[in-house]
Amino acid sequence: MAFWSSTSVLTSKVPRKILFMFTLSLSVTYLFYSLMSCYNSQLQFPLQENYVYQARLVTEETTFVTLREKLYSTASRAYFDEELIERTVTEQTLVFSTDKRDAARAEERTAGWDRAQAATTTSSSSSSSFHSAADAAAAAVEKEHQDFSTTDSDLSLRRAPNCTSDYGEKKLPQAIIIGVKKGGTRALLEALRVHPDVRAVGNEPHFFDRNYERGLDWYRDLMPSTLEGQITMEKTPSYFVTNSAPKRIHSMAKDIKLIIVVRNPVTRAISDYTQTLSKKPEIPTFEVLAFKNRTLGLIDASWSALRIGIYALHLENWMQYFPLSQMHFVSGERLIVDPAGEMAKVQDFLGLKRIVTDKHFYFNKTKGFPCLKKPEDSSTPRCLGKSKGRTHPKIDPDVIRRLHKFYKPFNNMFYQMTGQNFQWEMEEGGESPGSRD
Ligand SMILES: Nc1ncnc2c1ncn2[C@@H]1O[C@H](COP(=O)(O)OS(=O)(=O)O)[C@@H](OP(=O)(O)O)[C@H]1O
Repeated sequence: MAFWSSTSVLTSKVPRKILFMFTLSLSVTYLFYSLMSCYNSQLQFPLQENYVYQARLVTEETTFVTLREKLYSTASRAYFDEELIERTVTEQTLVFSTDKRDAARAEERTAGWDRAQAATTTSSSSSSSFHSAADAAAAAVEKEHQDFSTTDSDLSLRRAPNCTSDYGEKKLPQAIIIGVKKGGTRALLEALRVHPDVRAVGNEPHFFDRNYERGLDWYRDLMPSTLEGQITMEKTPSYFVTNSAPKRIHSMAKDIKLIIVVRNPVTRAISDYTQTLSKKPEIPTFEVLAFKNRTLGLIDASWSALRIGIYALHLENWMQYFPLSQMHFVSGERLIVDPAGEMAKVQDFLGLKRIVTDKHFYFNKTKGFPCLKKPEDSSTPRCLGKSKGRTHPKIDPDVIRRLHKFYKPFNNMFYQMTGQNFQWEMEEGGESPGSRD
């Protein structure tokens, strides 16, 4: 009996002890995590303020490049690396003067440039609904061509991981590079990504043309996280020629800023064809595809490579939803000869401080294009990939002349609409300014 009573005392005491130990360990764990989270939040908020302060006010003489910024740029790289080249990020604590700090932060972000691969796009194959007087001309030669365009890395199939969810918030874009295909959109986006106040998705989301039914939450989730004061961006050049895109984008954000990189439509068409040819060498020659009837001189404007270049018609569609003040046109030609000059205008349009300047570019003779300067600690070149700046096939000069003639009225219309003269007219001798063809 005594044995049983002592046993029951023991058993009632042991669970209590265990209970006590358990409670104690829980309390200690809780206390530990509370302290940690308190430490983290104290760490985060001052850094966030510091970031905004650094990026916008920039009055302090000397400051540390913050841990948050380093984390941020690491995350940004990791996001981009999902589709591109793996790269090791060396973390360093640096002390800079104010001016150097911005430049260094910007340089740190140049990592994306050399990793920007063939972001090939598919032009929208949706049949164009040509408005106005040009309707008749284009419709007269309307014919459904086989679309030889290749696809961009498709986000509907492959999603990049969210590497920055803890820092900032995913937002719908406030600015989009909507076109034009082969205009120089990748070069522009990568140069913009150098800016500390720009965060952009590396792939082309194709939300407003191919993935619209997936919904805005899907779209938002593709975006990198941003902090207050940072702009979320994406580029999908096929939007410019997608009839439904203006309405859809307008219904998402009426005040969105739209950037369009335009290039001589003849050169653009040849560039487009060159891209297709690289994937499908068996396609007919450019000269064959360009005409409905070459003897009669009837241009085939339904061929997507040519149709995309009728900028005035596509712009008319956008102008039904957006005022010109919300659009900015970048000259694809000037982006090559004076990238810093074009970047200054783009940064002004986006309301950004002019941080990306001529200090960030150099002309790479081998590539034949401007490239982003590399930071001192890296030996990686910072030029766009092989699919950007390809050698174009030689096109019959007579065909080029006829195409210039075909585009002339549309170009003039486009100059009038935008209030900008892009000087795509052919000069004596068959050369067009800024054109490589
Ligand atoms: N810095 C730099 N480096 C390389 N290439 C440059 C650069 N700036 C502009 N370009 C021109 O960009 C053209 C490709 O345009 P996109 O990037 O808009 O093409 S795509 O629509 O995303 O496929 C590409 O066209 P191609 O020359 O026909 O390859 C280039 O002429």
